[in-house]
Amino acid sequence: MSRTVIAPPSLTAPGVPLSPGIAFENLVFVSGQLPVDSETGSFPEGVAAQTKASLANLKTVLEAAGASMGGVVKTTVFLKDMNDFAAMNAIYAEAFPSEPPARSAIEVARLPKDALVEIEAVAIRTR
Ligand SMILES: CC(=[NH2+])C(=O)[O-]
Repeated sequence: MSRTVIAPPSLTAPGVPLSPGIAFENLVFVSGQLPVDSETGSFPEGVAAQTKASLANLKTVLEAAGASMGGVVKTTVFLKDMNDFAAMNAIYAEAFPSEPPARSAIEVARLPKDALVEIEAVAIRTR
């Protein structure tokens, strides 16, 4: 039984000691995805755009591992400010339109690079 590092080249390299994802058997563990826009390499403005970017990066890691958003069983959403909860949920609901995964959403004092949001996930893969 061995684990596989998932590091899609299209994802901006995290530059810190983590693997974007680790696949183990039929599970994929996705590191907290910061809202780095893969085209600009920087964070977009505002929590809605940042949530969208974090989810896009999550999807990139999942797909590189042979999984999909539909295979996500659990997420954790880290917010810099719980006042952003509704704005985050509006975007998050678009990514998981039905039978969304189990989730925890928590406010934290600070996120890496002063992001407004970071999202991690565990998923089941089909290949
Ligand atoms: C960037 C990140 N998620 C970490 O843990 O450093």
